[in-house]
Parts: sequence; structure tokens; C-alpha cells
Amino acid sequence: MTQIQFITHATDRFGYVDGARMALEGGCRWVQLRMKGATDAEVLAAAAEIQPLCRQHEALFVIDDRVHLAKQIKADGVHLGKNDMPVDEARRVLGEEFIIGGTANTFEDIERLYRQGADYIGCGPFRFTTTKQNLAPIVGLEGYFTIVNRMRAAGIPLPVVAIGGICYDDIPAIIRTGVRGIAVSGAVLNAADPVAEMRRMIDA
Ligand SMILES: Cc1ncc(COP(=O)(O)OP(=O)(O)O)c(N)n1
Ligand SMILES: Cc1ncsc1CCOP(=O)(O)O
Ligand SMILES: [Mg+2]
Repeated sequence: MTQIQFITHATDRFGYVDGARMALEGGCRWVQLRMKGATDAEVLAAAAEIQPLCRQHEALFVIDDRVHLAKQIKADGVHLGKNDMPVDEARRVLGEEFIIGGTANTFEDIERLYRQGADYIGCGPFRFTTTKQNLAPIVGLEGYFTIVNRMRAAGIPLPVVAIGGICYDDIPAIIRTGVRGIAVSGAVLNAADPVAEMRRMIDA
């Protein structure tokens, strides 16, 4: 069973809460509330609906970027990129109980995040995607294979989640590189039946 983190995104068919609900119904047990450009009030309103759904499904609920909101609503954690609060500062704010994920594009990014105390790595993009603007260079299968091997050689035990344009057919090859799981958004939201697609990915 593949460990999958669903990243919320609004489309012309579904809002943020719809996506989270469908991912959970499809068996996903890790939802990240990502609402780029939204106000804190808008994020809190979506979290007020999604966080109880995650609890009902015994799923992890993490917030993208916003450390103060993650603390305020007692989310399970936060995901931080290079332009967000540094992981070590977020750890001082949140403490050891929160999951803190960090974004990496290179092994050197992972070394830095490991030193700062991240609990997991979101590494990508696997391929081009329109879900995130200003993409870092494409990592690809070879990139994951190299990064995982360099992590092993360096004794860095952090779980790596691949992200960026990932669809069902990519999962076996990505997992064979040694990464622990994947993060997805569009492949589920743009499917004819998002719940069934999430279930198919979970069972991959
Ligand atoms: C699991 C995971 N990996 C990477 C990202 C990207 O986060 P970030 O660099 O903060 O970029 P934005 O998501 O803020 O555009 C993520 N959110 N989750
Ligand atoms: C948040 C994020 N970070 C790197 S790619 C990406 C978007 C993931 O969404 P999708 O699976 O639709 O490419
Ligand atoms: Mg971010």
C-alpha cells in the first residue's frame, strides 16, 4: 500500500473541502491544506471543515506554509518551503509534537532540512505541473534514485515524499527509487471519479 499525501487545490469542479473529502473517502490518510493566495480567514474556514473530516478518518492533517495557523488550530503539522519560516524556527514555535515537513529539490536541500530538524521531505517536482507556480528544476526518476542513495550514504533517515505531476502509472517506478511515499493533487482532482482514483493510487 502506497503512502499518499493529498494536497488540496481548487479546480473548476471542486473546492478545497470537496477535494479533501474525496481523498479521505478514497482511503487517503494524510491531507495537506494548501491554499495559495488565500487569507488566513479563508484557510481557517476550510480547516474548520477539513480537520474534523481528517479526525473522523483517523488521517493526518497538515497546513502548508502557515505555522501560526497550524499552532492555532492544533493541526498535526505544517509543510514549509524555501520561502517560508525556516524549519528550526518553526520547531521552536510548535515544539516536538508537530510534524514539520520541508521542501527539497536537491540532496543539499535535504541535508539542510535534516540539520534543521524536519520530520519528512517533500521532494520534487517529479515532472512539470501547473498546480504549483515557479517550479524548481525537474527531479525525475533518476533524481530520486540519486538523492535516496546519497541520503543512505550520508545516514540521513528522513522519509521522502515525491511530488509534482504524479499520476497512477508513475507510482511503481517512483517507489522503486526508494522514496517512502508520494504527494498528489491534480491526478485525483482531474479524474472522472476522484474517489475511485485515490483508491486506485492507495492500492497501487
Ligand atoms: C509534500 C509537499 N512537498 C512540497 C511542497 C511544496 O511546498 P512549498 O515549497 O512551500 O511550495 P508551496 O506548496 O508553498 O507552493 C508541498 N506543499 N508539500
Ligand atoms: C505543491 C507542489 N510542490 C511541488 S509540485 C506541487 C504540486 C503537486 O500537485 P500535482 O500532483 O497536481 O502536481
Ligand atoms: Mg510553501
